Amino acid sequence: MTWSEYAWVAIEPIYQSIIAMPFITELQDGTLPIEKFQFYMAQDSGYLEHFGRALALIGARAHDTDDVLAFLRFGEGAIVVEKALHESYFNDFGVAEHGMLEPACHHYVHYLKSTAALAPVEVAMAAVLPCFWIYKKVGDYIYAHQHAGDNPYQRWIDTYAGEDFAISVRQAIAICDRVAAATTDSVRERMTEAFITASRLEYRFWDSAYRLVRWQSVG
Ligand SMILES: Cc1ncc(CO)c(N)n1
Ligand SMILES: Cc1ncsc1CCO
Repeated sequence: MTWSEYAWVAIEPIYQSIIAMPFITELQDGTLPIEKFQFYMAQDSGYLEHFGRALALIGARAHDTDDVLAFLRFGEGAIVVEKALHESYFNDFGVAEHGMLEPACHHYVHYLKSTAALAPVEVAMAAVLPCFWIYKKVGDYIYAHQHAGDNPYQRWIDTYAGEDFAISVRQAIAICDRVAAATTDSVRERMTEAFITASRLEYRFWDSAYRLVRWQSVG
């Protein structure tokens, strides 16, 4: 069994919970209330910017120059998607600016950035893998199960169910498997832990958007 096969088994229950979430089922049938999508979109714009920076940092720390290139490209891809959000979705869905990072997004991006900066680079690669792989699986799942007809969220679905994204996802999985095979048992275990943690944070990101969870005002 490759590391990625093993790691996916570990998060399968989290993935099953994700595809059963109201955010996902309502996105799929087009009934997700617009305010929840706007909240998600604004947070995801902030997420993608930090995620892009984390990917570039992992690229800078990768041992193999092919992996440096791959992660720099992933980082570029994330920032390009962020800009596309700004130029189209923000207009289409009436989002003004991304505003501040709310708790779930804040927690997730800072987990990714600190892991990218300070953990062994293999662990950092594993921490960002759910961002690729879960989105691909969710995009494909929605694409396969959606009903015919107009869905206001179709373009979102197409982004993650598309072949361009699939190529990046396969590449990220292959890199993780190669570095996992070359490292120690203890680093490999930390890779799996990071993969599970990030998967939980993916769940939280959608759940918090559905519930519109913001910082509580204090004082
Ligand atoms: C929270 C989150 N995770 C992963 C992706 C896919 O890049 C995204 N756009 N947003
Ligand atoms: C994972 C990911 N999400 C949006 S862009 C990107 C990197 C692939 O280009």
